[in-house]
Amino acid sequence: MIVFKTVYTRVLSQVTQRIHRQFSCSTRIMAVDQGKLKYLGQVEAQKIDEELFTEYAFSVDQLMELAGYSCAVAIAKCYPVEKLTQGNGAVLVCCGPGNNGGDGLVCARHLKIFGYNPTLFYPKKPNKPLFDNLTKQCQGMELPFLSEFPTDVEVIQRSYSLVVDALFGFSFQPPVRPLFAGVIDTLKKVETPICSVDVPSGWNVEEGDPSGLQPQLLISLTAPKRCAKLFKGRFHYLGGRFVPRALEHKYDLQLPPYPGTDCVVELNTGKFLKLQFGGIIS
Ligand SMILES: NC(=O)C1=CN([C@@H]2O[C@H](COP(=O)(O)OP(=O)(O)OC[C@H]3O[C@@H](n4cnc5c(N)ncnc54)[C@H](O)[C@@H]3O)[C@@H](O)[C@H]2O)[C@H](O)CC1
Ligand SMILES: [K+]
Repeated sequence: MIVFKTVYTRVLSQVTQRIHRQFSCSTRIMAVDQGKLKYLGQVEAQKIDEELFTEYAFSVDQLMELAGYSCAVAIAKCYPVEKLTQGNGAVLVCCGPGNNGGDGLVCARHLKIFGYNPTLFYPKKPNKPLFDNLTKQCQGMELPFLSEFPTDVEVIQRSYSLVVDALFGFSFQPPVRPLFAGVIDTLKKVETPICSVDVPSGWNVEEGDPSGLQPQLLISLTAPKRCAKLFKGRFHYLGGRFVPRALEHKYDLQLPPYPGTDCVVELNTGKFLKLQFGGIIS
């Protein structure tokens, strides 16, 4: 029995490595088991964020660029532009009033560079140079901004292949206030796949929201938040590959290894591939 198990494991391992070599871009094979990962509470996520700025001297612009870039890369892996049918790769990017919204602006800019056709909805820009600049960069790259959110679900479904949800991240405190409540209610009804940045907007960061938005792709940044345990979509990616080792150890984040030079890693939702070699396939 032991011999059989060893041979079986070895053969399976060789097959996996072979598939991996042949399809080095295959994200499914690169998925890692989420079992050991730490899921952050709201305060802990904010503390880590704060420490990156104070102890490690990063600027918000730097981390936002990396965060937004990783979101665009994860989107491109899951929804290659040539496969999108609506509006020539049209993507509606909805940005909120905080840094999650900033990630959305960066993501939109990179999606444009990757050949997508993003349109922004950004109704509440903070009066700070960072957000002024991000907005100007998008305008300079001819990304249109909607003055009003389309309330007609059909219009969204017909016009866009994807929706990026960058409304609220780890600082959100439910319930959603009026300006954004209508937007989230509409997004709950659309069938267009939704890609949520860091946290599905409107969800309690720790407890989620079973009747809330149900994204198809979630890109957790730095480390997944506790609500990500309740994510039921197709793709879960981790991005924001900027955490120093010491900080990772201090908070016992147990981050998975990122493949090669990639800025994102797919986390195994357990629904598609259940191969376990000490938890990690890389
Ligand atoms: N270390 C990292 O992982 C980094 C992550 N980044 C991204 O930043 C967000 C967190 O940003 P923060 O500005 O702290 O908060 P939010 O964007 O989540 O939202 C704050 C914003 O929302 C308003 N607000 C809060 N609750 C409500 C409500 N119920 N109704 C309406 N409005 C609400 C609040 O007033 C603020 O204006 C993180 O998730 C990542 O996406 C960084 O980009 C880089 C580092
Ligand atoms: K979000």
